[in-house]
Amino acid sequence: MICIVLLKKSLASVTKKIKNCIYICFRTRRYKMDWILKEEEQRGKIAAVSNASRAGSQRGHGSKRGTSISSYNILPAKEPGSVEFTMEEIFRVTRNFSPSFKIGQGGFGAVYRAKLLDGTVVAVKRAKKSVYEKHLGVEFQSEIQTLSRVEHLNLVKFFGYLEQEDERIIVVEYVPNGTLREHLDCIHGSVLDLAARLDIAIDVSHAITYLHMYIDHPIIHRDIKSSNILLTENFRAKVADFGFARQAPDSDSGMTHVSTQVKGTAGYLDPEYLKTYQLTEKSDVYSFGVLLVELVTGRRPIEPKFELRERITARWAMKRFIEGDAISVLDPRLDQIAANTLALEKILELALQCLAPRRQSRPTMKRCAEILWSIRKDIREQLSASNFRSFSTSSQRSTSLKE
Ligand SMILES: Nc1ncnc2c1ncn2[C@@H]1O[C@H](COP(=O)(O)OP(=O)(O)OP(=O)(O)O)[C@@H](O)[C@H]1O
Repeated sequence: MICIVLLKKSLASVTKKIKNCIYICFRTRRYKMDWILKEEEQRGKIAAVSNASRAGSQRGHGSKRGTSISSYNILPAKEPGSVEFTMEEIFRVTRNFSPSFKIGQGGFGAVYRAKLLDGTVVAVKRAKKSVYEKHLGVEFQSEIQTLSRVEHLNLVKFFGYLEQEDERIIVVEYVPNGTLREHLDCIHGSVLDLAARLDIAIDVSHAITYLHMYIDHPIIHRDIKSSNILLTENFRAKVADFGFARQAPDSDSGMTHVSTQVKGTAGYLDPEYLKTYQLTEKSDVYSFGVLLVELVTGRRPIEPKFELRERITARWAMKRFIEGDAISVLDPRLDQIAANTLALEKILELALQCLAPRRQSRPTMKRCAEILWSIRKDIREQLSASNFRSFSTSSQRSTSLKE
Protein backbone atom coordinates (compact mmCIF):
# COMPACT_ATOMS: atom_id res chain seq x y z
CA MET A 1 0.00 0.00 0.00
CA ILE A 2 2.77 2.40 1.01
CA CYS A 3 4.59 1.42 -2.19
CA ILE A 4 1.56 2.27 -4.34
CA VAL A 5 1.19 5.68 -2.68
CA LEU A 6 4.86 6.46 -3.21
CA LEU A 7 4.65 5.35 -6.86
CA LYS A 8 1.59 7.58 -7.42
CA LYS A 9 3.40 10.53 -5.84
CA SER A 10 6.53 10.13 -7.97
CA LEU A 11 4.39 9.69 -11.14
CA ALA A 12 2.55 12.91 -10.32
CA SER A 13 5.85 14.71 -9.79
CA VAL A 14 7.29 13.44 -13.11
CA THR A 15 4.12 14.49 -14.98
CA LYS A 16 4.34 17.95 -13.40
CA LYS A 17 7.99 18.24 -14.44
CA ILE A 18 7.17 17.25 -18.02
CA LYS A 19 4.32 19.79 -18.12
CA ASN A 20 6.68 22.46 -16.84
CA CYS A 21 9.25 21.56 -19.46
CA ILE A 22 6.69 21.77 -22.27
CA TYR A 23 5.46 25.11 -20.95
CA ILE A 24 9.00 26.49 -20.75
CA CYS A 25 9.78 25.28 -24.26
CA PHE A 26 6.67 26.95 -25.71
CA ARG A 27 7.24 30.09 -23.69
CA THR A 28 10.88 30.33 -24.82
CA ARG A 29 9.83 29.75 -28.41
CA ARG A 30 7.12 32.43 -28.10
CA TYR A 31 9.56 34.88 -26.55
CA LYS A 32 12.02 34.08 -29.33
CA MET A 33 9.35 34.70 -31.97
CA ASP A 34 8.30 37.91 -30.21
CA TRP A 35 11.91 39.01 -30.14
CA ILE A 36 12.42 38.24 -33.80
CA LEU A 37 9.22 40.10 -34.74
CA LYS A 38 10.28 43.05 -32.62
CA GLU A 39 13.66 43.04 -34.31
CA GLU A 40 11.93 42.99 -37.70
CA GLU A 41 9.70 45.89 -36.75
CA GLN A 42 12.65 47.90 -35.56
CA ARG A 43 14.82 47.25 -38.53
CA GLY A 44 12.24 47.68 -41.26
CA LYS A 45 11.72 45.32 -44.09
CA ILE A 46 13.92 42.29 -43.96
CA ALA A 47 14.45 40.17 -47.00
CA ALA A 48 15.40 36.58 -46.79
CA VAL A 49 17.14 34.36 -49.19
CA SER A 50 17.96 30.73 -48.90
CA ASN A 51 18.99 27.98 -51.19
CA ALA A 52 16.16 25.86 -49.91
CA SER A 53 13.47 28.40 -50.64
CA ARG A 54 15.12 29.47 -53.87
CA ALA A 55 14.10 32.98 -53.06
CA GLY A 56 17.03 34.64 -54.70
CA SER A 57 15.04 37.56 -55.95
CA GLN A 58 13.78 38.77 -52.59
CA ARG A 59 15.68 41.79 -51.47
CA GLY A 60 15.49 44.19 -48.62
CA HIS A 61 15.73 47.92 -49.06
CA GLY A 62 15.39 48.82 -45.47
CA SER A 63 16.67 51.50 -43.24
CA LYS A 64 19.61 53.79 -43.83
CA ARG A 65 23.13 53.06 -42.91
CA GLY A 66 24.89 54.95 -40.14
CA THR A 67 28.21 54.05 -38.70
CA SER A 68 27.17 50.42 -38.88
CA ILE A 69 24.87 48.65 -41.30
CA SER A 70 21.36 48.60 -39.94
CA SER A 71 19.56 47.06 -42.87
CA TYR A 72 20.33 43.51 -43.74
CA ASN A 73 19.05 40.19 -44.93
CA ILE A 74 18.40 37.48 -42.42
CA LEU A 75 19.75 34.38 -44.03
CA PRO A 76 18.72 30.96 -42.91
CA ALA A 77 21.97 29.02 -42.67
CA LYS A 78 22.14 26.15 -45.09
CA GLU A 79 23.45 23.55 -42.71
CA PRO A 80 20.86 21.87 -40.52
CA GLY A 81 21.22 23.04 -36.93
CA SER A 82 23.29 26.10 -37.71
CA VAL A 83 22.00 29.51 -36.63
CA GLU A 84 20.60 32.30 -38.73
CA PHE A 85 22.91 35.24 -39.21
CA THR A 86 22.64 38.87 -40.21
CA MET A 87 24.82 40.94 -42.47
CA GLU A 88 25.38 43.15 -39.46
CA GLU A 89 27.26 40.25 -37.93
CA ILE A 90 29.30 39.95 -41.08
CA PHE A 91 30.31 43.58 -40.94
CA ARG A 92 31.27 42.97 -37.34
CA VAL A 93 33.32 39.87 -38.10
CA THR A 94 35.14 41.55 -40.97
CA ARG A 95 35.73 44.50 -38.63
CA ASN A 96 34.12 46.82 -41.14
CA PHE A 97 36.09 45.31 -43.99
CA SER A 98 39.46 45.65 -42.40
CA PRO A 99 42.34 45.21 -44.89
CA SER A 100 43.75 42.51 -42.60
CA PHE A 101 40.74 40.32 -43.50
CA LYS A 102 41.14 40.86 -47.22
CA ILE A 103 42.07 37.70 -49.15
CA GLY A 104 41.64 38.69 -52.74
CA GLN A 105 40.64 41.20 -55.33
CA GLY A 106 38.83 40.42 -58.57
CA GLY A 107 36.85 42.16 -61.28
CA PHE A 108 33.81 42.12 -58.97
CA GLY A 109 35.57 43.68 -56.03
CA ALA A 110 37.41 42.80 -52.84
CA VAL A 111 37.05 39.44 -51.08
CA TYR A 112 37.31 39.09 -47.29
CA ARG A 113 37.62 36.06 -45.05
CA ALA A 114 35.33 36.16 -42.06
CA LYS A 115 34.35 33.87 -39.24
CA LEU A 116 30.68 34.13 -38.35
CA LEU A 117 29.51 33.98 -34.78
CA ASP A 118 28.54 30.32 -35.18
CA GLY A 119 32.08 29.53 -36.30
CA THR A 120 31.30 29.21 -40.02
CA VAL A 121 34.13 30.58 -42.11
CA VAL A 122 32.90 32.50 -45.14
CA ALA A 123 34.20 34.57 -48.02
CA VAL A 124 32.53 37.97 -48.22
CA LYS A 125 32.62 39.46 -51.71
CA ARG A 126 32.04 43.19 -51.78
CA ALA A 127 31.32 44.79 -55.15
CA LYS A 128 33.44 47.75 -56.19
CA LYS A 129 31.21 50.79 -56.26
CA SER A 130 32.64 52.18 -59.46
CA VAL A 131 32.14 48.91 -61.28
CA TYR A 132 28.68 48.45 -59.80
CA GLU A 133 27.51 51.81 -61.05
CA LYS A 134 28.52 50.91 -64.58
CA HIS A 135 27.18 47.43 -65.19
CA LEU A 136 27.28 45.19 -62.16
CA GLY A 137 23.59 45.49 -61.30
CA VAL A 138 22.60 42.78 -63.72
CA GLU A 139 25.65 40.61 -62.97
CA PHE A 140 25.02 40.84 -59.25
CA GLN A 141 21.42 39.80 -59.72
CA SER A 142 22.49 37.00 -62.02
CA GLU A 143 25.03 35.69 -59.51
CA ILE A 144 22.49 35.80 -56.67
CA GLN A 145 19.79 34.11 -58.70
CA THR A 146 22.14 31.39 -59.84
CA LEU A 147 23.80 30.76 -56.50
CA SER A 148 20.43 30.48 -54.78
CA ARG A 149 19.34 27.75 -57.18
CA VAL A 150 22.32 25.46 -57.01
CA GLU A 151 23.84 23.10 -54.51
CA HIS A 152 26.67 20.74 -55.36
CA LEU A 153 29.84 19.55 -53.68
CA ASN A 154 31.91 21.06 -56.49
CA LEU A 155 30.27 24.49 -56.46
CA VAL A 156 30.97 27.13 -53.82
CA LYS A 157 28.14 27.14 -51.33
CA PHE A 158 26.00 30.26 -51.08
CA PHE A 159 25.17 31.78 -47.72
CA GLY A 160 23.53 35.07 -48.57
CA TYR A 161 23.75 38.56 -49.98
CA LEU A 162 23.20 42.20 -49.22
CA GLU A 163 21.84 44.69 -51.69
CA GLN A 164 21.31 48.10 -50.27
CA GLU A 165 21.88 51.54 -51.71
CA ASP A 166 25.30 51.34 -53.32
CA GLU A 167 26.39 48.26 -51.37
CA ARG A 168 26.40 44.82 -53.04
CA ILE A 169 27.73 41.90 -51.04
CA ILE A 170 27.75 38.16 -51.63
CA VAL A 171 28.58 35.71 -48.85
CA VAL A 172 29.81 32.28 -49.90
CA GLU A 173 31.68 29.34 -48.43
CA TYR A 174 35.36 30.04 -47.81
CA VAL A 175 37.53 27.65 -49.81
CA PRO A 176 40.94 27.67 -48.14
CA ASN A 177 43.51 26.46 -50.63
CA GLY A 178 43.70 29.16 -53.31
CA THR A 179 42.78 29.01 -56.97
CA LEU A 180 43.78 26.37 -59.49
CA ARG A 181 45.73 29.03 -61.40
CA GLU A 182 47.78 29.83 -58.31
CA HIS A 183 48.66 26.14 -57.96
CA LEU A 184 49.60 25.83 -61.64
CA ASP A 185 51.86 28.84 -61.07
CA CYS A 186 53.33 27.04 -58.02
CA ILE A 187 52.78 30.06 -55.83
CA HIS A 188 51.86 27.79 -52.95
CA GLY A 189 55.30 26.22 -53.12
CA SER A 190 54.65 22.80 -54.61
CA VAL A 191 53.78 21.24 -57.95
CA LEU A 192 50.32 19.74 -58.50
CA ASP A 193 50.90 16.26 -59.90
CA LEU A 194 48.97 15.03 -62.92
CA ALA A 195 46.71 12.76 -60.84
CA ALA A 196 45.61 15.77 -58.79
CA ARG A 197 45.04 17.75 -61.99
CA LEU A 198 42.94 14.91 -63.41
CA ASP A 199 40.88 14.77 -60.22
CA ILE A 200 40.32 18.53 -60.44
CA ALA A 201 39.18 18.19 -64.07
CA ILE A 202 36.72 15.48 -62.96
CA ASP A 203 35.38 17.67 -60.13
CA VAL A 204 34.88 20.58 -62.52
CA SER A 205 33.18 18.33 -65.08
CA HIS A 206 30.80 17.13 -62.36
CA ALA A 207 29.96 20.70 -61.37
CA ILE A 208 29.25 21.78 -64.94
CA THR A 209 27.31 18.60 -65.75
CA TYR A 210 25.15 19.36 -62.74
CA LEU A 211 24.54 22.93 -63.98
CA HIS A 212 23.74 21.74 -67.51
CA MET A 213 21.65 18.70 -66.68
CA TYR A 214 20.51 18.27 -63.12
CA ILE A 215 18.65 21.41 -62.17
CA ASP A 216 15.20 22.59 -63.19
CA HIS A 217 16.38 25.33 -65.50
CA PRO A 218 19.87 24.49 -66.72
CA ILE A 219 22.58 27.10 -66.30
CA ILE A 220 25.49 28.04 -68.54
CA HIS A 221 28.36 29.28 -66.39
CA ARG A 222 30.09 31.32 -69.14
CA ASP A 223 33.27 31.91 -67.18
CA ILE A 224 34.92 28.54 -66.63
CA LYS A 225 38.61 29.32 -66.04
CA SER A 226 41.39 28.29 -63.69
CA SER A 227 41.12 31.41 -61.52
CA ASN A 228 37.45 30.63 -60.89
CA ILE A 229 38.28 27.17 -59.58
CA LEU A 230 38.98 27.14 -55.86
CA LEU A 231 40.68 24.25 -54.10
CA THR A 232 40.03 22.72 -50.71
CA GLU A 233 42.73 21.39 -48.39
CA ASN A 234 42.24 17.98 -50.01
CA PHE A 235 42.56 19.45 -53.49
CA ARG A 236 38.89 19.02 -54.27
CA ALA A 237 37.76 21.64 -56.77
CA LYS A 238 34.88 24.08 -56.33
CA VAL A 239 33.68 26.20 -59.22
CA ALA A 240 33.05 29.82 -58.20
CA ASP A 241 31.92 33.10 -59.71
CA PHE A 242 28.49 33.01 -61.31
CA GLY A 243 28.51 36.66 -62.36
CA PHE A 244 28.16 35.80 -66.05
CA ALA A 245 25.92 32.75 -65.64
CA ARG A 246 22.80 32.53 -67.79
CA GLN A 247 19.84 30.23 -67.93
CA ALA A 248 20.30 27.80 -70.82
CA PRO A 249 17.82 27.90 -73.70
CA ASP A 250 15.08 25.30 -73.71
CA SER A 251 16.63 22.33 -75.54
CA ASP A 252 13.18 20.95 -76.56
CA SER A 253 12.41 24.04 -78.57
CA GLY A 254 15.72 23.78 -80.40
CA MET A 255 16.23 27.51 -79.82
CA THR A 256 19.55 29.04 -78.83
CA HIS A 257 20.03 32.05 -76.61
CA VAL A 258 21.17 35.14 -78.50
CA SER A 259 23.28 37.43 -76.32
CA THR A 260 23.36 41.14 -76.76
CA GLN A 261 26.84 41.15 -75.26
CA VAL A 262 29.43 38.38 -75.35
CA LYS A 263 30.63 37.58 -71.82
CA GLY A 264 33.57 35.52 -70.68
CA THR A 265 37.33 35.71 -70.40
CA ALA A 266 39.76 36.10 -73.30
CA GLY A 267 41.42 32.82 -74.12
CA TYR A 268 38.48 30.71 -72.90
CA LEU A 269 35.78 32.08 -75.22
CA ASP A 270 33.97 29.79 -77.62
CA PRO A 271 34.72 31.13 -81.13
CA GLU A 272 31.27 30.15 -82.40
CA TYR A 273 29.62 32.13 -79.59
CA LEU A 274 31.91 35.05 -80.39
CA LYS A 275 30.88 34.92 -84.03
CA THR A 276 27.15 34.21 -83.74
CA TYR A 277 26.35 35.54 -80.24
CA GLN A 278 24.41 32.30 -79.80
CA LEU A 279 24.95 30.82 -76.38
CA THR A 280 24.54 27.13 -75.55
CA GLU A 281 25.97 24.72 -72.96
CA LYS A 282 28.67 23.88 -75.50
CA SER A 283 30.33 27.25 -74.81
CA ASP A 284 31.17 25.93 -71.32
CA VAL A 285 32.45 22.74 -72.96
CA TYR A 286 34.80 24.83 -75.10
CA SER A 287 36.12 26.71 -72.03
CA PHE A 288 36.54 23.36 -70.31
CA GLY A 289 38.69 22.22 -73.26
CA VAL A 290 40.92 25.26 -72.75
CA LEU A 291 41.10 24.39 -69.04
CA LEU A 292 42.18 20.81 -69.85
CA VAL A 293 45.04 22.15 -71.96
CA GLU A 294 45.96 24.53 -69.14
CA LEU A 295 46.01 21.63 -66.68
CA VAL A 296 48.43 19.49 -68.66
CA THR A 297 50.68 22.26 -69.95
CA GLY A 298 50.64 24.49 -66.86
CA ARG A 299 50.50 27.47 -69.22
CA ARG A 300 47.91 30.23 -69.26
CA PRO A 301 45.48 30.21 -72.22
CA ILE A 302 47.22 33.30 -73.63
CA GLU A 303 50.96 33.72 -73.13
CA PRO A 304 51.86 37.14 -74.61
CA LYS A 305 55.57 36.74 -73.86
CA PHE A 306 55.96 33.55 -75.91
CA GLU A 307 56.79 33.53 -79.61
CA LEU A 308 53.80 34.00 -81.90
CA ARG A 309 53.07 30.31 -82.64
CA GLU A 310 53.01 29.47 -78.93
CA ARG A 311 50.98 32.44 -77.75
CA ILE A 312 47.55 30.79 -77.90
CA THR A 313 48.24 27.77 -75.73
CA ALA A 314 45.30 25.60 -76.90
CA ARG A 315 46.15 26.14 -80.58
CA TRP A 316 49.85 25.38 -79.98
CA ALA A 317 49.13 22.27 -77.90
CA MET A 318 46.53 20.87 -80.30
CA LYS A 319 48.90 21.34 -83.23
CA ARG A 320 51.67 19.48 -81.43
CA PHE A 321 49.23 16.73 -80.40
CA ILE A 322 47.95 16.25 -83.96
CA GLU A 323 51.57 16.09 -85.20
CA GLY A 324 52.18 13.24 -82.72
CA ASP A 325 54.36 15.30 -80.41
CA ALA A 326 52.10 15.55 -77.34
CA ILE A 327 54.94 15.03 -74.90
CA SER A 328 56.52 18.37 -75.88
CA VAL A 329 53.59 20.26 -74.36
CA LEU A 330 53.63 18.48 -70.99
CA ASP A 331 54.21 20.89 -68.10
CA PRO A 332 58.02 20.78 -67.67
CA ARG A 333 57.49 20.48 -63.92
CA LEU A 334 55.94 17.05 -64.46
CA ASP A 335 58.06 13.96 -65.11
CA GLN A 336 57.86 12.25 -68.47
CA ILE A 337 56.98 8.83 -67.04
CA ALA A 338 54.66 6.35 -68.79
CA ALA A 339 51.58 7.11 -66.68
CA ASN A 340 51.94 10.84 -67.28
CA THR A 341 52.40 10.34 -71.02
CA LEU A 342 49.32 8.12 -71.21
CA ALA A 343 47.21 10.60 -69.20
CA LEU A 344 48.53 13.53 -71.25
CA GLU A 345 47.57 11.98 -74.59
CA LYS A 346 44.11 10.97 -73.45
CA ILE A 347 43.39 14.35 -71.88
CA LEU A 348 44.58 16.15 -75.02
CA GLU A 349 42.37 13.87 -77.13
CA LEU A 350 39.37 14.98 -75.04
CA ALA A 351 40.49 18.62 -75.20
CA LEU A 352 40.61 18.37 -79.00
CA GLN A 353 36.95 17.29 -79.01
CA CYS A 354 35.92 20.06 -76.61
CA LEU A 355 37.73 22.66 -78.72
CA ALA A 356 35.97 21.67 -81.96
CA PRO A 357 35.13 24.88 -83.84
CA ARG A 358 31.50 23.80 -84.32
CA ARG A 359 29.55 23.23 -81.15
CA GLN A 360 27.66 20.21 -82.55
CA SER A 361 30.97 18.33 -82.71
CA ARG A 362 31.79 18.95 -79.06
CA PRO A 363 30.87 16.34 -76.44
CA THR A 364 28.38 17.11 -73.70
CA MET A 365 29.80 17.88 -70.28
CA LYS A 366 28.44 14.55 -69.02
CA ARG A 367 30.37 12.74 -71.75
CA CYS A 368 33.52 14.67 -70.74
CA ALA A 369 33.08 13.43 -67.17
CA GLU A 370 32.68 9.84 -68.37
CA ILE A 371 35.80 10.06 -70.54
CA LEU A 372 37.79 11.51 -67.64
CA TRP A 373 36.66 8.70 -65.33
CA SER A 374 37.84 6.15 -67.86
CA ILE A 375 41.18 7.98 -68.19
CA ARG A 376 41.58 7.82 -64.41
CA LYS A 377 40.72 4.12 -64.41
CA ASP A 378 43.28 3.39 -67.17
CA ILE A 379 45.95 5.34 -65.34
CA ARG A 380 45.27 3.50 -62.10
CA GLU A 381 45.52 0.18 -63.87
CA GLN A 382 48.78 1.21 -65.47
CA LEU A 383 50.12 2.35 -62.12
CA SER A 384 49.19 -0.87 -60.38
CA ALA A 385 50.72 -2.85 -63.24
CA SER A 386 53.94 -0.89 -62.84
CA ASN A 387 54.01 -1.66 -59.12
CA PHE A 388 52.50 1.63 -57.91
CA ARG A 389 55.23 3.86 -59.26
CA SER A 390 54.47 7.49 -58.56
CA PHE A 391 52.17 9.18 -61.10
CA SER A 392 54.55 12.07 -61.13
CA THR A 393 57.79 11.84 -59.27
CA SER A 394 58.04 15.58 -58.88
CA SER A 395 54.80 15.66 -56.90
CA GLN A 396 54.37 16.72 -53.34
CA ARG A 397 51.31 14.55 -52.99
CA SER A 398 51.78 11.02 -51.82
CA THR A 399 48.07 10.23 -51.81
CA SER A 400 47.47 11.61 -55.23
CA LEU A 401 44.87 9.15 -56.46
CA LYS A 402 41.71 9.80 -54.57
CA GLU A 403 38.11 8.76 -55.08
N1 LIG B 1 34.99 31.55 -51.76
C1 LIG B 1 36.26 31.93 -51.66
N2 LIG B 1 37.08 31.35 -50.78
C2 LIG B 1 38.37 31.72 -50.70
N3 LIG B 1 38.95 32.66 -51.48
C3 LIG B 1 38.18 33.27 -52.39
C4 LIG B 1 36.79 32.94 -52.54
N4 LIG B 1 36.30 33.69 -53.53
C5 LIG B 1 37.30 34.43 -53.98
N5 LIG B 1 38.43 34.20 -53.32
C6 LIG B 1 39.75 34.83 -53.52
O1 LIG B 1 39.54 36.15 -53.98
C7 LIG B 1 40.10 36.32 -55.30
C8 LIG B 1 39.19 37.18 -56.14
O2 LIG B 1 37.98 36.47 -56.32
P1 LIG B 1 36.82 36.98 -57.24
O3 LIG B 1 35.84 35.87 -57.39
O4 LIG B 1 36.33 38.29 -56.79
O5 LIG B 1 37.58 37.21 -58.56
P2 LIG B 1 36.83 37.60 -59.85
O6 LIG B 1 36.03 38.80 -59.61
O7 LIG B 1 36.15 36.35 -60.32
O8 LIG B 1 37.95 37.96 -60.79
P3 LIG B 1 37.63 38.13 -62.29
O9 LIG B 1 36.61 39.19 -62.38
O10 LIG B 1 38.95 38.49 -62.85
O11 LIG B 1 37.09 36.82 -62.77
C9 LIG B 1 40.27 34.91 -55.83
O12 LIG B 1 41.32 34.85 -56.74
C10 LIG B 1 40.54 34.12 -54.57
O13 LIG B 1 41.91 34.20 -54.25
